[in-house]
Amino acid sequence: MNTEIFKYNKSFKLESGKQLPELQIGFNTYGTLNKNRDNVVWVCHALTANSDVFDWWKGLFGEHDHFNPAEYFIVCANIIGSAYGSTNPLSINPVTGHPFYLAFPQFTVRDMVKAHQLLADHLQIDHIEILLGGSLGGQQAAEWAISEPDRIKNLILIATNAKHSAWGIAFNESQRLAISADRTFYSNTPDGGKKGLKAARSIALLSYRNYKTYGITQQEEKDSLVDGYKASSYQNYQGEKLVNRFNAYSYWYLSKSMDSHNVGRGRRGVEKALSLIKARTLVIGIKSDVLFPIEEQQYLFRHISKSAFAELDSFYGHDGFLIETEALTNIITSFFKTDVKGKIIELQRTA
Ligand SMILES: CC(=O)SCCNC(=O)CCNC(=O)[C@H](O)C(C)(C)COP(=O)(O)OP(=O)(O)OC[C@H]1O[C@@H](n2cnc3c(N)ncnc32)[C@H](O)[C@@H]1OP(=O)(O)O
Ligand SMILES: N[C@@H](CCO)C(=O)O
Repeated sequence: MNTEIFKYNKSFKLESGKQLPELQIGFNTYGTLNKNRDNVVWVCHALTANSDVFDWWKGLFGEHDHFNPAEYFIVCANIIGSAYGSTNPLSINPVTGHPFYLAFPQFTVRDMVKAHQLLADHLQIDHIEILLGGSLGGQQAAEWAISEPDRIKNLILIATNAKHSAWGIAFNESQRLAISADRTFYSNTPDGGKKGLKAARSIALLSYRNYKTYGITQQEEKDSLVDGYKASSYQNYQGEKLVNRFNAYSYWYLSKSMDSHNVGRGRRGVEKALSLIKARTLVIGIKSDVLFPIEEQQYLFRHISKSAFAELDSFYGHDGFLIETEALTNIITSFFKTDVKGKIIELQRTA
């Protein structure tokens, strides 16, 4: 992964009023900015992904995909708190000379966006042709389109919401309970909380998939079985897989930032905030998503003025936004063929 680093050597003020003494953002770019500077596609990534969108969103992003570097200048930046190149709880606090760990200041989705706005300034990107993201990525994209309505021309919000739900917060809290039940989390060491993180990912998976997904992929054929089920092994495997590439401290802070997502905070409410979006917007909801139910995307569609809505019929549930790249390509292609200048068009179900 060819991640570049942007260093902002001043202190970075967070929404809470606390400061990060300095800020580093890891980012990837693909393709070239054209002469008119109007071919920028900016991707906001979700909870545990990274800035290498060609790696985790293959089929939508790639040499031969809809978003390809021959046509677009594609930018994806790692979010604050995540350990794929950006300042995070394992970074060295320049004030103490030691890693932050649990002394990392809590940040919000707005802080993630503010950091990426600094990167866009640094890259001299005044105009983003298409801003998109799913889940926590969509929460960032919505925030950005509200805070800088003139910078964003087209917006694609997938499997996301305007304000994190009580249900979503409860899932996140249960995951944090699992992490904090692992007392090594308080050891402030790089491996602290790993067992807890494994359990947390296993809980999270239940919200990223659904009853039917498990019923088909993890169903036992033998009636004689009384232990050692496939579904158990799958939960363990998925937990281990995350533990091998992530850390409990980043996960803890990122899940808290997701809890605090509310585009209406300080803006006289969610509806007022959404009405500030000027971008031509495509909202995509996944029918089987139990974490960000489709009603949340229908709400976004109703309150963003120049918007279209599409429903994706995925077997995977919430994580369908990462997997159903062919269906997403079809929806996005038809969106750019439709004229949404000032009127609302409801797209046909595309998957
Ligand atoms: C540097 C990096 O690592 S980049 C990080 C990549 N990840 C991201 O960017 C985050 C976004 N991505 C994701 O969340 C996920 O990768 C997704 C949603 C896109 C896909 O999830 P997956 O885990 O691949 O899909 P799925 O739920 O079908 O599980 C398949 C895996 O479970 C394993 N598995 C399936 N059933 C079982 C079982 N009963 N017991 C044990 N393992 C099982 C499969 O062998 C497969 O393993 P593999 O991942 O090693 O190939
Ligand atoms: N599966 C996603 C989270 C769901 O939005 C990730 O690990 O980033």
